[in-house]
Amino acid sequence: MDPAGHKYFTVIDYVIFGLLLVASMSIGLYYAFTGGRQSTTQEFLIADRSMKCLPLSLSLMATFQSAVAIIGTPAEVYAHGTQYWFIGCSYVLGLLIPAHIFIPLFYRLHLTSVYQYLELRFCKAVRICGTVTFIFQMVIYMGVGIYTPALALNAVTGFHLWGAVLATGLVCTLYTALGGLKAVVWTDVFQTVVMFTGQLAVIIVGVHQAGGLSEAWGKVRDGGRISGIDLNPDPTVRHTFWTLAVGGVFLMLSLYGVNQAQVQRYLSSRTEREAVMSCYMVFPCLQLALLLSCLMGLVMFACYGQNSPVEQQYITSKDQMVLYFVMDMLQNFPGLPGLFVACLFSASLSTISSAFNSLATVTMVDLIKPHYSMTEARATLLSKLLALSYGIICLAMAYLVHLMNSSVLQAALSIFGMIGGPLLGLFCLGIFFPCANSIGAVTGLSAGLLMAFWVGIGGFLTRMPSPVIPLLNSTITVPDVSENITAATAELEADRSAGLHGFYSLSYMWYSALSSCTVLIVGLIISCITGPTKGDDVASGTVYPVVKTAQSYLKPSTCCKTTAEHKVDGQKEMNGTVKEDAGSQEETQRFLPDVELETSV
Ligand SMILES: CC(C)(CO)[C@@H](O)C(=O)NCCC(=O)O
Ligand code: NA
Repeated sequence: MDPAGHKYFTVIDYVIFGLLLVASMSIGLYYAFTGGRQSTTQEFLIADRSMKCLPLSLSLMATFQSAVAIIGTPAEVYAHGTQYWFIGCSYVLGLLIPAHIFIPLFYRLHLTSVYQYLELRFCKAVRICGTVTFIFQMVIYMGVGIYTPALALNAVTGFHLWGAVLATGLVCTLYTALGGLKAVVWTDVFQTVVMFTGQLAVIIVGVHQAGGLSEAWGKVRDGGRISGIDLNPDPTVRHTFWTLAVGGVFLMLSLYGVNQAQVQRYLSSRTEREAVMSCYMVFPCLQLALLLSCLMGLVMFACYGQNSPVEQQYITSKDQMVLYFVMDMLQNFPGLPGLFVACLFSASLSTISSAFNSLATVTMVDLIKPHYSMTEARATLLSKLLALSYGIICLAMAYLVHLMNSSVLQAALSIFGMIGGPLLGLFCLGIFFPCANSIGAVTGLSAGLLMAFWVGIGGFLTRMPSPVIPLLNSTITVPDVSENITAATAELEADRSAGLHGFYSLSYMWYSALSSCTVLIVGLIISCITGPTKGDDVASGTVYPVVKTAQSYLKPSTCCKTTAEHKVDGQKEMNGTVKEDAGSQEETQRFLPDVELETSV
């Protein structure tokens, strides 16, 4: 350690970190020179629709699991206890709904970009609005993703901030631009393994340092870090069971249901069944990731107790804590700090590469291809250049994020809610409401975005840095202290619930639900006013027959059918081939077997 408090890497740490970059790069090069050598957009953007479910599921998890989650979650658990863990409950519905509604619908339409759906269901203008909103979301998120690990590394080890940003940005841009989606998915698989290994190693050594398992458990329990289930219905409380488990479902749907980065993976799958399976397999992967990051927070608490290195002023922000902990506790384990830093950067590389690839896809498929005709070779070259340009934009965004300052986990999840939420609403409007029209869709999307930014920015400006629960937690019996806290909290609550303040203090975990519901409500009202779409005019296969499906499961006559028969029935109905009680809204879908669009990208 030097006088500035920096802890240094040893040679072996540098070697491990370097190996990560070299290995990722090699995977990119491998896919640049094998298979179809990335000579078609079909291969570059959608991996020839040949992926299997195991790599896809790891890649699906890796996409939205960046260094933000790896350092943000433990910091959250250290400061506020394990309440955040309840977000794991939202994974159930948050993955079942995509698996059984969104994936079959998108897969059967044979899309390349999920925004093609919007043109099929509404019109070109809605598609472009959706695409632009998505680009906006991912570009900001990318900035947070690449900057976060570099900043932590810089703060704790003095490693050059922009050196780290540039090195990772360059490597990532290169393997994405050379190897296409295949390289992105397979580097994700490799990086996920590094990620889990790094976390696991630190947790094991951390428990050892804290004096063993029972000692560590005693410390976190006595420190009040094991949170009971908080059933407070108040939507302004940041983390309760409801904000996390119910608000979280909307967040998960916006990410795993309609986000291009994820949908592209489902679409690149060999069969629809494998796409659905991969979505199922994300569940255990996500739970494991959540478990490891929450445990890391608890282990940190077991080691530091109430004396957080932030309070001791070794570091300046909660987000630097995990890396500080690693460098501080694992000094005598050469290689472990390097492994953890590799874990951190793995998490971010896998996120940024997915972002580059999905951004290149939508820019090509939704914005360029429909307007300019070009040869396949030229389109492929252009797609690669696009991936490269987004790499440069990402570096610029990192600089912008550098100028902001906020808890990274909350910042990332707020972006998902504020921009991803309205997009979720837009897709749900099209899928579940056959009467919705294009004017309703565009107005709804704008209203949802406005609502999200109003509450998001209002909240950001009025909220003092989120009130940190004093480290002396409720389970500790210091009566006068907890009384004071209760009084202060009550005052704060009273302040909050008044008028606009009440609105602004809405928990960020509800942003996604609020903005997607706004899109639905405004979209439906405007559609009704301007003349709802008639059932006959809705393109086949673009709406999900909610009533019909529910009926098919409830109909007594189907009870004695085998499950297999049942499934066939459900599929027929989704394709609109079964026409029993004519007149119901779903019946109006016409039967168009294989919808062939200009999707042959
Ligand atoms: C998006 C979820 C909630 C999905 O588990 C999680 O991976 C997470 O908290 N991500 C934070 C954002 C990030 O890691 O970039
Ligand atoms: Na990632």
